[in-house]
Amino acid sequence: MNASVTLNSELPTSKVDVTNDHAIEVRDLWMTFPGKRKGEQVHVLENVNLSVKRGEFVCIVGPSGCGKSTLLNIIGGFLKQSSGTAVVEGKPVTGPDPKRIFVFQENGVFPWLTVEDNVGFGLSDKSEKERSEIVRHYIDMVSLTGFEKSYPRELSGGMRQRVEIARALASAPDIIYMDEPFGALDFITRLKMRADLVRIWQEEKKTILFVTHDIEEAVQLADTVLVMSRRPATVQLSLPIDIPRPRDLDSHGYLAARDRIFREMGMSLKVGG
Ligand SMILES: Nc1ncnc2c1ncn2[C@@H]1O[C@H](COP(=O)(O)OP(=O)(O)OP(=O)(O)O)[C@@H](O)[C@H]1O
Repeated sequence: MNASVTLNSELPTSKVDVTNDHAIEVRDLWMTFPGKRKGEQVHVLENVNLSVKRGEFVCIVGPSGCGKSTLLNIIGGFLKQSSGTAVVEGKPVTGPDPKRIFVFQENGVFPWLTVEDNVGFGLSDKSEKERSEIVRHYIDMVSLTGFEKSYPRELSGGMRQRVEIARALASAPDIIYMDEPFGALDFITRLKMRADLVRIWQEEKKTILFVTHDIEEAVQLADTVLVMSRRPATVQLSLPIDIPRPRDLDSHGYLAARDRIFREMGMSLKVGG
């Protein structure tokens, strides 16, 4: 995709603080929700610490209900923590920021807009020419060229997630937060989407913080996998995945990293083990 590299240099880039290479820093973060009964409290996060470098792809895994989405929502500014700090691009998080985009599992695309209007949705400040160049670029990047005039109902689930990823990228975010973005897709589509996301990330070098319950997905995608403990959850392991991409899922390094995380989570790959 040489053409996209050239065009990319003309696309808007977000201003970032280059004095610190950390995009995200979380320190001593605690989160408690009120429980169902009067006076009851649900302790979800306990003393969470993590750092994400600018341009890094970090996956968060952990047991169901441990607080992965809660952590992402605090970092994304949708929830206020009980104590501790979340600092993004050098500033404490006080609320959602349009420079940081969420991609969820559920369909986030607008059903009443075509693919090109969905992708260009956040670009009303651009000239018509700029907007159509950016839209074309990202539609091409997610392999949806030819579907510009289609409506979401005419697309498969995987294609709709591609539209959402293109829309996220088109708005030139500093950071993309992804919460189980492929969770609703079938196995084969998931594999294809993972491979495509790795390619797109290598082209764009955005900071990505990606929540998944799928350990294999995390090891395939991430520079670093953060393993959370059961609730009240903390980061119990930060595992760098130093394997070149695209990753061979039969390689020793891949299998060793995957098994290390399974063991950390107290799981065995052996049936009946
Ligand atoms: N607004 C809320 N009020 C009360 N409790 C909440 C709230 N949001 C989340 N919780 C509780 O916090 C815990 C963590 O939820 P969260 O969705 O963050 O976990 P998760 O690790 O993302 O789960 P999963 O892997 O199943 O998606 C759960 O017990 C949930 O019921």
